[in-house]
Amino acid sequence: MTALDVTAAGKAYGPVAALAGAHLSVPEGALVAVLGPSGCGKTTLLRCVAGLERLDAGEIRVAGALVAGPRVHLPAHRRRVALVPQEGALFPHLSVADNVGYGLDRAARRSGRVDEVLALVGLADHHRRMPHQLSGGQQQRVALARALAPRPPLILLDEPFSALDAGLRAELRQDVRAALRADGATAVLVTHDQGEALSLADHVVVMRGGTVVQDGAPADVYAAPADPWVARFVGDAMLLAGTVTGGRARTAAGEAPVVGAGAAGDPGAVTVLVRPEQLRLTPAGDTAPGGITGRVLRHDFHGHDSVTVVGLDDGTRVLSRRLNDGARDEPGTAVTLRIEGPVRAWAADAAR
Ligand SMILES: Nc1ncnc2c1ncn2[C@@H]1O[C@H](COP(=O)(O)OP(=O)(O)OP(=O)(O)O)[C@@H](O)[C@H]1O
Repeated sequence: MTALDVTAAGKAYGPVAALAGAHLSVPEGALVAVLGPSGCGKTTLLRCVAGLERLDAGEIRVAGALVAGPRVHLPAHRRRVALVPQEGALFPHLSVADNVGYGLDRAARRSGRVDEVLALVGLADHHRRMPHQLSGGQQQRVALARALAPRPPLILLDEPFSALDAGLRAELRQDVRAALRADGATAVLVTHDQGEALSLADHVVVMRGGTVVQDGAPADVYAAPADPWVARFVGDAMLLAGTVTGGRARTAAGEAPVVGAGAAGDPGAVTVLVRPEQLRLTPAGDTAPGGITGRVLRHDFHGHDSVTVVGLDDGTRVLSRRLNDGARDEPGTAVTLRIEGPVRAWAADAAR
């Protein structure tokens, strides 16, 4: 069964179409990330699912039950959907245990469920604390425990890590994922952070302009983006002008086999996607066939990896990413580059 089905959802605020026919399907037990730039309608979608906004068109089903549709608008408290907001979800005058047990009936409170979910989020010893005695990360853990406690068919997470600093965010992400998994929960996470979406979710749903433009496993969305816009939004992307003949793309940075729609297309002008980790650099003078020469413009050290910016003879700038091996590519050094593995391509006039 699906935990959530959103069909052709529409919602306008005056002249602004925040949702313009959005579709979304979330299988039971999945963690789905809704990813998109600011203003694409993510929060509106979440608020419509939660019952905080009324749909203008389309319908929403939670665990098969119609909660929003033509002439149907179930109030939020009758939807069996839990919402974890960005911050400030806890009742300040209630202890951690009372916050978590708030929505539970007496039998459930006595069953040990509060202890169980607090243990799941790593706060087994914090029952008696008050919210102001907790760090921001701990408060978000309690908010998640409270959402999990009544075992709702669906949990919505609205950028739940955005108020935290980077180190804490990374740790909390993985703990939240583990807690959701351990409890068999189904969740939809809204984020504009592509790293967060790719590392956390089973499915990534990419939104643009109030609609869903792609839905798939993180690796598939990254490797086979629906269009150049998605390619750029999900990861670093070089979009190079090229031509395709015989299933191979030729670009200023070298040539490579083409996969996907572009592979079967007529010969002609294309836009080619090359990810920086696909561009291999070797020292200048490498005479193996297919090498393109360039000159190092910059070397950016990122700790676990580094990115070298290379200028080609025709003025094109390309990026090459590799794991750090301690070596530095000094600016001005001549290098040979090659594209490794297949690339995606779109007809140049269709590329955005
Ligand atoms: N209450 C409102 N009144 C008027 N316009 C609104 C309202 N809420 C959202 N909008 C508009 O609807 C569009 C979608 O907004 P929404 O908040 O859903 O986007 P978002 O993808 O969640 O963005 P962000 O990541 O910045 O939160 C935007 O153009 C926004 O300005």
